[in-house]
Amino acid sequence: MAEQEETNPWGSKSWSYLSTLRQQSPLIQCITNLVSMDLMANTLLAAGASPAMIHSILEIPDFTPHTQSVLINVGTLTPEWLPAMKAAAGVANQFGKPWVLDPAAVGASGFRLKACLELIELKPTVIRGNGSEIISLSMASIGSGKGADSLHESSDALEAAKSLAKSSGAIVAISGSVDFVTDGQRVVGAHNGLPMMQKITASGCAVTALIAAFVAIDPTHAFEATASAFSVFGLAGEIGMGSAKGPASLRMHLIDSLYALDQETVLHRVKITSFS
Ligand SMILES: Nc1ncnc2c1ncn2[C@@H]1O[C@H](COP(=O)(O)OP(=O)(O)O)[C@@H](O)[C@H]1O
Ligand SMILES: Cc1ncsc1CCOP(=O)(O)O
Ligand SMILES: [Mg+2]
Repeated sequence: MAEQEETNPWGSKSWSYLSTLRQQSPLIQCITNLVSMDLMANTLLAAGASPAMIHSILEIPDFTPHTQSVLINVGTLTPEWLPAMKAAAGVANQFGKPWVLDPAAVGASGFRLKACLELIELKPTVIRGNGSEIISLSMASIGSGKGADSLHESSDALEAAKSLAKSSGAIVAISGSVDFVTDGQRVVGAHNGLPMMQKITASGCAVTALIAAFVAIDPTHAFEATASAFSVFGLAGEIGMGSAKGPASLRMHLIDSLYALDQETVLHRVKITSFS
């Protein structure tokens, strides 16, 4: 697959998403796993969004209509949570709000796979997983990952992602050394980030939430919003690593760097290329 370098229109696009996010501070409802809640909420706050970890089915009719987007992550799924996830996706659809699915550890069990396939029937705007998760979803089969971690490179999942995008109508995003985004036809890769980010639990969950926030800014351009969110998060990691000693301090410095990202840095250091 040939890679085409672009002179960086993505830098200004990414800055536009981030600066608008800071101005508008959209409300993002997160129905997410128990591991990720803290990092996810702090990532969204540092980026400028307003997170709310509200997941009771009793609250969805009142609350979800007031959100700008919804994030659904199945990382610690139980049968009790699934109806709330489906209800929130349904309300988001009813009110014309985007919603984003993170199929965390989808290959772990038939229960989780079936739940994710049912959620995909409810038309997520974006699906973001690691390589193994996207392969599991696309093949509708379990066993391809290692719990929440990937056994695949993101590039291994590219054809699976295209196929999933075509069958679901969602933008499909694969995280990894290169973060790929596809609508089934177009493919771009975001190159920012560093391997140490895999050593922070819920970093994948956090970037999916950032995608939900960027998509809230411009729901009609979910492809561009997704690629931009990947790059901005990766760039915050790169800058944070300059002050970090390991995963724990990287977690802290990544959040600080996301909060402090300025226009010049985003314009010059975002690296997104087209693959065709
Ligand atoms: N090898 C790598 N090089 C650079 N960045 C990476 C690498 N692996 C993962 N990342 C980044 O780490 C974050 C989490 O991705 P990943 O570990 O693939 O998700 P998950 O936690 O869902 O498995 C993403 O922002 C991704 O870009
Ligand atoms: C460790 C773990 N177990 C179930 S969900 C979860 C968090 C995984 O988060 P991420 O996939 O973003 O690292
Ligand atoms: Mg991870």
